[in-house]
Amino acid sequence: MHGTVHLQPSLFDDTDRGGVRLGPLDGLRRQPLGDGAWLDLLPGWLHGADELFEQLATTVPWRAERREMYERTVDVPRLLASYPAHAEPPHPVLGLARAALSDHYARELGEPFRTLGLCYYRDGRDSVAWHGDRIGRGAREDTMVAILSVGEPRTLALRPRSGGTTVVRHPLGHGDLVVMGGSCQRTWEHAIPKTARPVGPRISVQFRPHGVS
Ligand SMILES: O=C(O)CCC(=O)C(=O)O
Ligand SMILES: [Fe+2]
Repeated sequence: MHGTVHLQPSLFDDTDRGGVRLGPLDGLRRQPLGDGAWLDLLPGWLHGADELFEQLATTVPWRAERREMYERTVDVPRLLASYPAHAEPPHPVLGLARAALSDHYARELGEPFRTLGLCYYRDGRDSVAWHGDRIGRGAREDTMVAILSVGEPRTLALRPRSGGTTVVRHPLGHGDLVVMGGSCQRTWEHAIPKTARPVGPRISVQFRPHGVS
């Protein structure tokens, strides 16, 4: 009898979220990149990633942006959405993910993850060019940016800002988690390169502390 009572909440939780749920974070593995930068990787952290992809694709108010570049206005090659710290995330599991990441990295990061940024790569022509998340504190301080990926895998590429030919590549999709940490935003650059391969759509969710963008 007791057992049945105790099981109820988690059963309800699973039905409520339609089987979209997070696994434990203890499988995270760290890859040192050099220059004080590192990556933490956990393939398949989120279960039910296809369902979350569908829900985000259809319910998030996606923005198509245009930017000035070399005296021309060009389309930003991906769709965007952002949720400041006080905004309700677009799916409850993303609030749980932010809480779990904040808890896991509390000592090392010293502050919680707060904002959510979402990118929607519709096909292989969508991309993000080489950059660091250096508009805010990431340009001066060690910090972390955690990224949860759903939909079809796309390659996250990283290279040192100091130059050379090193490129680190990780295909990310279907519920994979990557955390860029240490000096990664100021000593390394990252990109989602365009690809001529036929690829399905991918959505990434970035979790950042206050003042990092
Ligand atoms: O989609 C990704 O995984 C990376 C996105 C990114 O680097 C950014 O939005 O700053
Ligand atoms: Fe970035």
